[in-house]
Amino acid sequence: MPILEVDGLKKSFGAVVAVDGLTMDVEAGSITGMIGPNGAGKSTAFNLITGLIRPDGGTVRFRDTDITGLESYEVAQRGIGRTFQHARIFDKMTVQENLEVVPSPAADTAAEVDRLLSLVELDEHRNAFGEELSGGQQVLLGIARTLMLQPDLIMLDEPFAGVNPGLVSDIAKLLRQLRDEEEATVFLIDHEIDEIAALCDDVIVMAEGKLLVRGEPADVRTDERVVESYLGGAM
Ligand SMILES: Nc1ncnc2c1ncn2[C@@H]1O[C@H](COP(=O)(O)OP(=O)(O)OP(=O)(O)O)[C@@H](O)[C@H]1O
Repeated sequence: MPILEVDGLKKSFGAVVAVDGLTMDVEAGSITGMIGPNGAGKSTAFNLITGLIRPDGGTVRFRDTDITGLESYEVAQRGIGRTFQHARIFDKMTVQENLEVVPSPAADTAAEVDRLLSLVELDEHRNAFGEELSGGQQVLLGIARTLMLQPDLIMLDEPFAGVNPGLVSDIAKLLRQLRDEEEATVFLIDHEIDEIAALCDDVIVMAEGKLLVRGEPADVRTDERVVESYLGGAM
């Protein structure tokens, strides 16, 4: 059953058509990856789904409810959390404070902070300032901040970008835990087809603002149209 359904989504910036009739869905309980060449419209699609920008056309449905054009805080309240390409954390606050300032619906906020610090394995760093963390640890903190909102769908924009290989596997492990133990659905943008193939149940390939190919990683990797995009060196 899809948790997220996008139909005919469109967005132009002046003469640039960034998203050009995107139709796709994300299966509940999956880890779904979105890949595509630079400028394919991936981040714009994320921004449209999460209410950062308004579409020119098309619809977004979340858990069978139309959420097209809602403000981003309303989208978050409905249960969609997201992270950004550059982790949005407070440099001058401690790791713990970074979580405490998120308006969480959890009944016991302090307990939820402890639980999430342990989940992302940052409990030892709880008193460190945001700016003292490595890039990968900042990504984990950004994910934990999003999890404070208790989303059913978590959308991550390039969570592995600039992260060292050790932490890449920690982040991948965390995303699997969210799917397997917290019944969350994970939808992420990535550039690395190998990374995405190892992690995802479903892969959506975007090109020129549209869905090019969608399927299981093994099928997508060998799809001629995808191979062509890669040989083009664009991804
Ligand atoms: N705010 C904006 N103003 C003008 N043009 C924009 C804006 N945002 C995106 N674009 C353009 O829309 C197109 C799609 O960009 P987008 O960032 O969504 O692609 P992407 O697939 O996420 O690329 P990347 O992998 O490089 O992040 C690009 O041509 C980009 O320059």
